[in-house]
Amino acid sequence: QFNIIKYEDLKWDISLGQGSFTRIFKGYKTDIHKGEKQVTEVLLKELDVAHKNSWESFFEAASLMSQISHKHLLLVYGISVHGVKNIMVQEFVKYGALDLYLKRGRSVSVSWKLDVAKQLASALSFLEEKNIFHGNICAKNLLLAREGDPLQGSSPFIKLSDPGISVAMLGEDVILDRIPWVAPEVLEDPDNPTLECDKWSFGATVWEIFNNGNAPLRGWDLKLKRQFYEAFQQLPPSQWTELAELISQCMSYQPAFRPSCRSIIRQLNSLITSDYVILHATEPVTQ
Ligand SMILES: N#Cc1ccc(Nc2nc(N)cc(-n3cnc(CCO)c3)n2)cc1
Repeated sequence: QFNIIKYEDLKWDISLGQGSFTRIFKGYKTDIHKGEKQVTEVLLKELDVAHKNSWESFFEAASLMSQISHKHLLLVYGISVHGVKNIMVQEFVKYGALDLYLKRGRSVSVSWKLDVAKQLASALSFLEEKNIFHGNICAKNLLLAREGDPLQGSSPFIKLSDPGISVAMLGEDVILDRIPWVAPEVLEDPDNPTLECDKWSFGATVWEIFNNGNAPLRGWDLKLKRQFYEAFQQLPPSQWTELAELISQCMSYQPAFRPSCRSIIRQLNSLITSDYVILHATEPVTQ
């Protein structure tokens, strides 16, 4: 279900940090195209050797992304296995993870943030149509392909990354640490996630985008995080009531109460046209 890339055709460049249980590098892959050598810039995602027995789940995530194609879904070129090394070869997305981009203090406008939220909602709607569960929607897994420039009025462009190893494979502590992105019902039954779980994560991700990439419940330990769900708590609401309303609808503890993707997109569209956007063209960056 995806192509195997020869290890010899890959070249590693600088390390770019790590995801969960993976290390990422900038790299290059060489193809022979019509007798011509063609070098493509790629992102090499290596599964930690300690988790090599999760390789099926790691590649399962890759194959999910390569079976369907959508403008806001990351392109996965294929996989490569070399000894104990399991490598996913992805398109290199120019500006990297959105959470880091926002934390770097780029002051972006409210309409920039809404545009990104809408693109994520359309990716989610596409996955819903295909009845595909993602399972790891968060700002860290949104990759920025185009910055967008307010002066030229060009808008940002994001791509949703692969979900990585499924939480069910990773055990309770990892699930707890993913509070508040992981839906509460996943804690009860991690083996049967539903599409509604992705809507909860969408709510938490929109909260991140409007909080300049700062993680919600940052620094909370696993005990406190578990209590957050046990007490049916909600994230601190935005002072923009309509936005806070959308986020809390998505983060309903009752999965059935979460809005459909169509409703999410409709609500985002009405937020985009509201006068709040004009009044708050560029929020002062509050770190
Ligand atoms: N400075 C810088 C810089 C860093 C990275 C990229 N590009 C890129 N392309 C991808 N396909 C995936 C990622 N990526 C980033 N963090 C994760 C882990 C969480 O998913 C994945 N980054 C571009 C610029």
